[in-house]
Amino acid sequence: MTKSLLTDASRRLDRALKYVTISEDAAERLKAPKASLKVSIPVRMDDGSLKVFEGYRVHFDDTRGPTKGGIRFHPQVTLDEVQSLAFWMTFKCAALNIPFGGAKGGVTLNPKELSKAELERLSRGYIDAIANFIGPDTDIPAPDVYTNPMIMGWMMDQYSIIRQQRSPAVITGKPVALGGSLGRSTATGTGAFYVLEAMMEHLSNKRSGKQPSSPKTVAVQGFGNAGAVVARHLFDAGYTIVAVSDSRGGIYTPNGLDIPSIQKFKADTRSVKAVYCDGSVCNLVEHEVITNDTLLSLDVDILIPAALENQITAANADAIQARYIFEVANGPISTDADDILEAKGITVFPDILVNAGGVTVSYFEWVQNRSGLYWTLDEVNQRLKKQIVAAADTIWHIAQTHKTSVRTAAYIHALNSLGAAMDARGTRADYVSGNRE
Ligand SMILES: NC(=O)C1=CN([C@@H]2O[C@H](COP(=O)(O)OP(=O)(O)OC[C@H]3O[C@@H](n4cnc5c(N)ncnc54)[C@H](OP(=O)(O)O)[C@@H]3O)[C@@H](O)[C@H]2O)C=CC1
Ligand SMILES: O=C(O)CCC(=O)C(=O)O
Repeated sequence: MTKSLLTDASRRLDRALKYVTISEDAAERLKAPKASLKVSIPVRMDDGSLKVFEGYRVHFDDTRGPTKGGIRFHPQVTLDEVQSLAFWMTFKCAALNIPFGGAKGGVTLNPKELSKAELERLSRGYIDAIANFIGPDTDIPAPDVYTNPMIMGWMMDQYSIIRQQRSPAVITGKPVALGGSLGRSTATGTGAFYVLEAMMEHLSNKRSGKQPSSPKTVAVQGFGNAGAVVARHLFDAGYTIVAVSDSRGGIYTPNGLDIPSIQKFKADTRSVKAVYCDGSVCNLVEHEVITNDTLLSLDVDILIPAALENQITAANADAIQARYIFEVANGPISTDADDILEAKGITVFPDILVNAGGVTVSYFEWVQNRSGLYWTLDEVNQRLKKQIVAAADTIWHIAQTHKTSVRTAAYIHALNSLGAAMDARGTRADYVSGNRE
């Protein structure tokens, strides 16, 4: 039987609980989602037929504020996956000191098989189904895998129609023309780059003169909103990106790929695998076509999984050769694999810190929508850098003080904040529904 993703995710919590003094009641409440909604979404297809899609929205915990988290459109979406993603959002917002709880949503489908009109009907139908479960003060969705600003725009519009009131703050990651924040579309990759640079500085301060110089070679799995942007930042900063991939496989060259050309090629052809490339249009250097499995096990300094969960498990962890892994995807490494990687001396920088740039700028978007004052791109990026580097520094110091993995340190940091909020509100353990005096 395959292990539940949420059960595995909770093991990270158990490890961190040993280092914090939060009440048993508070810890118990963090083991299961507060509410899970499952909906059916009927959609009229272009050929006149009706298809019913399954969707979910999960609120994991709202102690620290309204719940927050993206919406995923993907064929592998399940309730267990959405609950795990909502669990991670709870700890991510706490680790970044963002005044939100954790949520996530998803619809089980392959959006690449729908026309634009079908996708719009599906997106509006999903909002019809979850409208009473979301709101600017209760639960605020955003984009995730295979959703984008256009879809967020349709969703915001549908919610505003239902409420008969313009409601930009109900959803973030909107097009800028509809109140979206400058910098949100690149925030996840940009935030990951800020964390990586901060951690490289900590590592180099720790290194003695005899140890190898700064890491330079990088492999990136997933070339979407998150992966392509972090690859581009690293390329611009002088790192050698030896491999990238998408759902159809990857490309590799020890000399380093030209990331701007690949971004262009990917936009034109939807693939990073350039089978044909006219030199005047696209300057790809000679490369080898590789599988995603091969990419993960390349001998590189830095590996960046930026696609889906469970890419590195007990089945392939032994084959991983990277020195450092930065989790831009949510949940790309299982807990068993964590232990194998640690024993091999590989340092993992966890998702709830590394990919938190997205939700940080989503928070900024919500603040801008509510205040009606809009910030420049520079202001957004400066605030993002300040907030995410502060979290990275704190987490690094916790890891050094307690001699834990960076992941456990991130959970300790988040738990301190969650525990304080829960204790301040009261755990409500003695209140049982229907049992009022
Ligand atoms: N968007 C955001 O703001 C945030 C995203 N994240 C996380 O980052 C990860 C990526 O999300 P995002 O970039 O937004 O999503 P996108 O939809 O923009 O891109 C996903 C990328 O992953 C690739 N991919 C899909 N399946 C596989 C696979 N089996 N093997 C290799 N590559 C695959 C896709 O390939 P193809 O292009 O061929 O379809 C695409 O390049 C997710 O884990 C997400 O939860 C985390 C925080 C915020
Ligand atoms: O931007 C947001 O609100 C959420 C982003 C997200 O889904 C994530 O961080 O995994």
